[in-house]
Amino acid sequence: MTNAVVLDDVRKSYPDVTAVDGLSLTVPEGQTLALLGANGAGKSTAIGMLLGVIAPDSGRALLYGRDPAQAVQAGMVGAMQQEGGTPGRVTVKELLTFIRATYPDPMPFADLAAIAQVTGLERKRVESLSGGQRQRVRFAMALAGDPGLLVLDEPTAALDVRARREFWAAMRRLNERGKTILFATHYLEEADRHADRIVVLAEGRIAAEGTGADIRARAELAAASPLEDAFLALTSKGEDR
Ligand SMILES: Nc1ncnc2c1ncn2[C@@H]1O[C@H](COP(=O)(O)OP(=O)(O)OP(=O)(O)O)[C@@H](O)[C@H]1O
Repeated sequence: MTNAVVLDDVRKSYPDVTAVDGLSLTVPEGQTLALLGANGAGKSTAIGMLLGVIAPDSGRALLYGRDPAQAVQAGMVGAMQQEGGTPGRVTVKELLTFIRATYPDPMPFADLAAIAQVTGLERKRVESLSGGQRQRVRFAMALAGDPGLLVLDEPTAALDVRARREFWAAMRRLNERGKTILFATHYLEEADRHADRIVVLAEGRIAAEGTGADIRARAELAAASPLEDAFLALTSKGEDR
């Protein structure tokens, strides 16, 4: 089976901090992987490296066996980064039509609008949308090329309860169509319910990985305990551990 993502001992330091400290991670095609970690744990930096946006100091990232920038350019990867902007004055329809046209085999517009929940917003200018609506447009931008791999940094952060539920239903359908999904979240129950595998980062390294049950066991907690308890135990610093 092909691996959609390989991170091989990647490291990235900034003057004040080592953001990612020797991270190795392989995501096989078709898997849904959740990346958890406290603020500053290195999730966005790891995602930036796997998308080819941040150059690692050492180690390497491969997407489908290729250089990440090449895989992104070929439309194999759709990404939604945390601070991704959206152009303001165009309508949703104009924006998504333009983005679809840049890919060799884009997702049909109606499918895209339905999956990303932007149906009914097509004629609105992007600048007039609410934060959650804009987030759905950003999700549609990530999906436009019908990529095999979706990389989503906190995809549900601004979504209301209904939009969040519909987002996960859409992700399930995409996963059933064989897509590989890697998402970072602070909502632990989302990871527990929707990911095949969870990776917990702490200080740029993997603190635990596996299913929700594996993570609880690693923290020596009962199977019925909240994942949040395991998360806090595994990511607490120094004397707490
Ligand atoms: N461009 C940068 N310059 C300097 N330091 C940075 C830069 N980007 C990230 N860092 C630092 O690297 C560490 C990891 O940051 P990163 O954004 O990867 O964490 P995160 O897990 O995504 O956090 P959050 O949950 O808050 O989004 C933090 O200490 C952060 O301050």
